[in-house]
Amino acid sequence: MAAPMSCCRRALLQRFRGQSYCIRPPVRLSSSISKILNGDVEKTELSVTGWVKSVRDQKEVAFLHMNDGSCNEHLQVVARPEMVENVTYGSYVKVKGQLVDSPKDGQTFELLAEDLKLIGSCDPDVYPFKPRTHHPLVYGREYPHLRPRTNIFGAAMRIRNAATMALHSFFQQEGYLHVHTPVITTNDCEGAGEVFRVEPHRKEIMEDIKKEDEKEGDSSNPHFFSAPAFLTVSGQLHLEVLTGAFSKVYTFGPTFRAENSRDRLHLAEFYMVEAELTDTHSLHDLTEVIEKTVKHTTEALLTNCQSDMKTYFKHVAPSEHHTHLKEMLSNDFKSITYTEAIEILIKHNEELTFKLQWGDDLKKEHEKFLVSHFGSLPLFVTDFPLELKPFYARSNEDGKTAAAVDLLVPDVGELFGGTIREERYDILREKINKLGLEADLMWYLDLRRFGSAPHGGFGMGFERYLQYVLGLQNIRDTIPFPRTVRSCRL
Ligand SMILES: NC(=O)C[C@H](N)C(=O)O
Repeated sequence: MAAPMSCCRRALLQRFRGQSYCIRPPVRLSSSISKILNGDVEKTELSVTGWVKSVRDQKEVAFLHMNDGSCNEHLQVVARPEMVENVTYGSYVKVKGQLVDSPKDGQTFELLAEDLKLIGSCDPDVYPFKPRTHHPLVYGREYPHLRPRTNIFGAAMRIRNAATMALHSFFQQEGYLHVHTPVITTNDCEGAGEVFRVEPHRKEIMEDIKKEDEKEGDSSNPHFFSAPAFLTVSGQLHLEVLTGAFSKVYTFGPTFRAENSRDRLHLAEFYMVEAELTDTHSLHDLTEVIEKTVKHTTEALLTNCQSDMKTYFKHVAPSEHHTHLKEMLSNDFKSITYTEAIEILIKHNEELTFKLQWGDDLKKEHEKFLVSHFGSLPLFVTDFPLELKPFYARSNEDGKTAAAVDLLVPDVGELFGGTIREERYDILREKINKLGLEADLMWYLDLRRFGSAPHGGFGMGFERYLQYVLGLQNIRDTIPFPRTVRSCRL
């Protein structure tokens, strides 16, 4: 082993090299609890930091459970009673000690504390969460700044992370190029007018811009971007541009909808996975990818997040949820046309609050009815009336329906929406003309003028997917900071 270098020698060396650099302190990072409990850390002296989940102070010995967010399980620390004197539920501690095999059933290792530092104290009388208590999820939502420390929300966030990785790995494996579509856009892709407007907040910024414009002769434009701009409602149109060069693309980013929906299924800001692919011949090309996406991601969660998923099966989801997911994985998704769906719904009119006829949009109630009618497994509904779908959807040969598909799942309803895009220039142009959008969508028509490739795509609301796999009633429990009508906390 080389002898340690003295300070003078180090300084000399620095001067000699004619440069000054900082000497890094030795690595002081603590071991993560998930690595420790997995057996990935040597059984030696180590230091661990985390939040206290319980303290049990007995006469001779104290037991403390700590968690650092890396996994669902807590690390048991065995300490001398005087070490935990002011340590309470919720406080943040650093423990140095010896990692040993645990004699207790159900836990692999424990830490024999040699030193325990209370770093961040926590007054249990005013801390809104209590140890060993299943707080209702709605209660947790009242404390968005502290909710991440609860076991149940911690599990949701790790599952959300794993689902993100699984989706990326699926599309990468299938040869899709990941692209970032813009958050700010001048399009309202869905044409529903549910957009949030983007303009600078400070008036002075626009005044300065206009002064600059004046030098060039025209200062009449009132918009920062020269045109009204919005937060994106879908990355689809940009993906269509990119699929015209890369064949298979996907994006996974924030999406915004200014809808007045206060129910358990809508967020004003949500994440959407959207994919676009060329060489599509029918809706089957889309449904195949959609089904694989759901199955690949769910399988990954059941394999890689067993303990966190179990928490949801045990405390949150309906009783048969785990069995349902396994059944979903081993069955092909069924598919019916919109027309067949309407026929079924009309037959069961008496059981429905909202009666409907051909041409009407399906409401949540209808989606739920159809899913349970087909065995409570995911169900594709295809070929919706043209009028119900935006301009970009391809018209079917019958002249009445569009090549569009929704995937409905139990309890949540619509999880995916997709269409084969209208690639025929003349038909598309006529639709765009009717909407008076020709000037705005010249570029979109160009995609059909120059090397038009038949293509299609779909989008999946990520939080709805999490709601579905976790068996969660309310979408607000799938995202750290939910934004909904009348609520944008933190
Ligand atoms: N990319 C997609 O097909 C999703 C579709 N634009 C939607 O927002 O429903």
